[in-house]
Amino acid sequence: MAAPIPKAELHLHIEGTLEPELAFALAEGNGLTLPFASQDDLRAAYSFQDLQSFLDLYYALMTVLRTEDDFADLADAYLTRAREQGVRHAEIFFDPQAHTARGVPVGTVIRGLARALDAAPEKHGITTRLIMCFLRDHSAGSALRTFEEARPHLERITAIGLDSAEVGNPPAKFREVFELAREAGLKCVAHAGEEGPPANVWEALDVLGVDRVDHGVRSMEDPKLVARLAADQVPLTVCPLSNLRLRVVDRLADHPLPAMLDAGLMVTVNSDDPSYFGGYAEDNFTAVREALGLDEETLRALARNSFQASFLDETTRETYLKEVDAHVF
Ligand code: HPA
Ligand SMILES: [Zn+2]
Repeated sequence: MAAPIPKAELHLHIEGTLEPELAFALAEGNGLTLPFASQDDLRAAYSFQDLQSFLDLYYALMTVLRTEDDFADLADAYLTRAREQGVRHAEIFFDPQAHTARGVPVGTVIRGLARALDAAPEKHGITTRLIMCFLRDHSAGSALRTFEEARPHLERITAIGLDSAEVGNPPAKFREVFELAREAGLKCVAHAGEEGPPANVWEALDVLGVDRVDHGVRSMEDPKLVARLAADQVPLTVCPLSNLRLRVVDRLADHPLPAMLDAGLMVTVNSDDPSYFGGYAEDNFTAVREALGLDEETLRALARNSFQASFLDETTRETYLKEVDAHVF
């Protein structure tokens, strides 16, 4: 098999990389019992109706993450798989409130993740950034308190994000914490237009001032929004296998990715929660190539976009872009 094309992963929830094998090992190490008899039993629960049915399992399973070592092990396991899939740079989301709500301090989470990420250039040949996400189905006050708890660790954080249940929790609810983050010199991203309407994408752009939109696929329902996203070349971190598993699309062949590319949008392809959605970065590239008939130059353009849309410094970005251009399929 040819080597996978070099790429950046820009939409990846580290808690969504928790594979059943590691979940059971961490449960045992922490003296916890999972409500599943076996790894196969757990995998059988990976059949989702929508975003919420996935989130219920996602939050339940991540309770096995307790110690700094657990977070380091989780990130190291992801980086090992990512490298096999051609990932050269990963901008990694984590959900601090999902851990602090269980009594795990934010410092434990960040120190554990940072330990694995610091070793990644040498150990895995991958550069990384960390993106701290707020849970939009929690209050704006909770996001503000979490931001203040994380303040001593902000040198480890590149950006803030917004995730969890989109419908009923529009971006504007979080205006204040996004203002604080920008004042602190952080970049801003937000999930919008996954299950929620195009109005959420407008709000993410105009109220939160995001640098990228995560998902954004429902933007295609609003021609004015498409024109805006194209004119400003706002990056969209699209996650095809996630969209399939969470029933944002019925079949991969119906995915709007080709229409998004035709509209001149700055689209990237990512894996979201690969343990749950059936594929890591290259698996998503392969799935769209097969289902949508994308040719090699389109795949190369998607790989180029992933570095263009990243928060990398210019020198490193150029180095990676040369690797993409030199790739032989
Ligand atoms: O796909 C997602 N959407 C919203 N929140 C999430 N948290 C993890 N994955 C997701
Ligand atoms: Zn996501």
